[in-house]
Amino acid sequence: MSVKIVEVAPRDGLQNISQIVPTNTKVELIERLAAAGLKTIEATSFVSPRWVPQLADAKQVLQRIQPRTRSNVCLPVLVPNVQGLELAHRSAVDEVAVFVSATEGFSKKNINCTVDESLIRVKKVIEAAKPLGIRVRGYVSCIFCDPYDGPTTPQQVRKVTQFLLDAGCYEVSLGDTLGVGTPTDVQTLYGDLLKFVPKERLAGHFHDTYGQAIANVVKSYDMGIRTFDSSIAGLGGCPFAKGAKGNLATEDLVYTLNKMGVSTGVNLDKLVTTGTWISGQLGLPNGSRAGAALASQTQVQISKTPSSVKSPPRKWEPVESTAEFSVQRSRADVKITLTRPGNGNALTKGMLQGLTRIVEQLSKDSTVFRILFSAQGKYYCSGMDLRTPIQPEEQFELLRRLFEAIDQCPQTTIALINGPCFGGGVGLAFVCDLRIASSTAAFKLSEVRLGLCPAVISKYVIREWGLSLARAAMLTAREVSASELLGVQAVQKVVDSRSLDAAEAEILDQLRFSAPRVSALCKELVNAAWIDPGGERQAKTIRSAFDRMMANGSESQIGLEQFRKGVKGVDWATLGEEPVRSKL
Ligand SMILES: CC(C)(COP(=O)([O-])OP(=O)([O-])OC[C@H]1O[C@@H](n2cnc3c(N)ncnc32)[C@H](O)[C@@H]1OP(=O)([O-])[O-])[C@@H](O)C(=O)NCCC(=O)NCCSC(=O)C[C@@](C)(O)CC(=O)[O-]
Repeated sequence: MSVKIVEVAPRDGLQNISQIVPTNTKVELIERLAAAGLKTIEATSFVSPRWVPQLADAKQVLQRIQPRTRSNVCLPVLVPNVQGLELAHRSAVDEVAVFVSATEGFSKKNINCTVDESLIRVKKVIEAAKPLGIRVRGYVSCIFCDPYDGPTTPQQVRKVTQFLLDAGCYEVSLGDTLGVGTPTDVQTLYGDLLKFVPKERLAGHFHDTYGQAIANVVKSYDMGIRTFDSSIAGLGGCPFAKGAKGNLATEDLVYTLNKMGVSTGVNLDKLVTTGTWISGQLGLPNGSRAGAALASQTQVQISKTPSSVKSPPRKWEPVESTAEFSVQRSRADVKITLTRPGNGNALTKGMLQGLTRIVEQLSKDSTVFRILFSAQGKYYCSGMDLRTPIQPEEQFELLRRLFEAIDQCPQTTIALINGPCFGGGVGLAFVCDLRIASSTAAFKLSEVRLGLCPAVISKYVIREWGLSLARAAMLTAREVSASELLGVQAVQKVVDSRSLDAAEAEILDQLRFSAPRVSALCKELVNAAWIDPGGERQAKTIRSAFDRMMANGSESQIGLEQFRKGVKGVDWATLGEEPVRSKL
């Protein structure tokens, strides 16, 4: 007794969430799913990026999948038309999926044509695929109900299913797009279809909106169906039932089939780890009941006394390096270092552009929890490069964009201030969330002496220093010491210059126990309190932060559960990795 599972998360799952997932995360997801034993993984789709921007990197995803995975696993892609098929062929794809709706309303809204027109379009794809040796799988949506037309009849489903099979699809997957069907509906539909279509050529694609997906699988299995589509962590969803559960979760499917004694070839432990990992990457609740329950039994790396536990020495891996700055990464932390010490690390146009690009990229990377800004040499940063002037309008825009990018990024940002800062360099230190300063650090808003004023950076300097100190420092251009700012908590720690590396390791050790997503919420709360104290925006931000922190599957569930077990700290960067037992 065995069942074939078609994993659809990398395509169906990721196209239905609003965020754009980094290509490497998509590739890692596919590799992890393959390592868990899934043999068919719908990898992506060649649809217009205007329709589905989430999957615009289809070619790159396929390119980056390991050759071994490509030869061992079937990686179909979805194509809407012959153009998509050609792109898929150029990426050496050997199976594609085409889709039609059983119903008119959904067909018109979803693909802007009637059912009959969609069948003609799909037939062209199937015919074009044949000489290329590409197998074609068909999807039929709205098998039980259409969001516009209401209930679907078995005859409507039979018509399109038979058409797809006659045209050359080797299998048709029947999709309950709204997730409204029950085992009784399955009985009626399959009861009709199986009179005309061999059971081996049908697959079930159930959504879990009303919690019926597993029941429908079991019913279909009893009626002879042996192929089911599912999505890790239940990723994806029904766009017509906001907030409802989406695809049937692969973990739930495998859990049920295991208990029925039906083999799937899938390792449930690895699947659960992958589900936890991808939910964490996307910042979404884990949509698998079985996955969430099994994950909570897994020991995460916990320390009984977190603050006293040092992580092993950090290894910073190079990511990017220019003549003016470098970027390194160590696990969930990224460090950007200014490398222009000969010029006091003065900010050039290239630096402003480069740093903005990197921070904007990192902002979208949910695997990065902290961003550090450090510098080489005697000075931290001597502000705008005064030797190579930039046109005022361009300078304003470049400065504004960099500072906004740093200010708005969800990660915790830390300035490691090795020495004196001037003008824009002061801004670079104080736009960050936290500051560790060497005792040689000092801060001079020198602009007024040059006939300038600290316009762009004033927003951040005033916020962190307070009005009176900022006004005095701007008007006099006097040097403000690190210890003075320590006094107003605008600097968190001042250390001997030789101890800056140790202080960096210490703060990163401390922050690894701060949950990353709620850290981002903390930043939103502080920002709202600053922008609109007591106002509507602050009230809305508080409400929204509260809801997000309490949402099902949020970090609070893990944190509170561990607390109740008597554990005092979760190392959030290790969640989703292979479990590591604490030595304490
Ligand atoms: C930094 C010290 C104290 C070092 O003083 P020092 O240790 O005596 O060394 P130095 O003065 O010989 O400087 C070493 C090298 O760094 C260069 N250098 C150093 N800083 C810069 C700079 N910003 N732009 C271009 N070059 C700079 C300097 O020109 C020299 O180059 P070299 O002569 O060896 O080829 C001194 O050079 C100095 O006072 N520099 C000016 C610092 C300053 O006033 N910065 C404010 C810039 S305005 C700004 O940032 C505007 C902004 C962003 O706030 C506007 C806004 O917010 O809207």
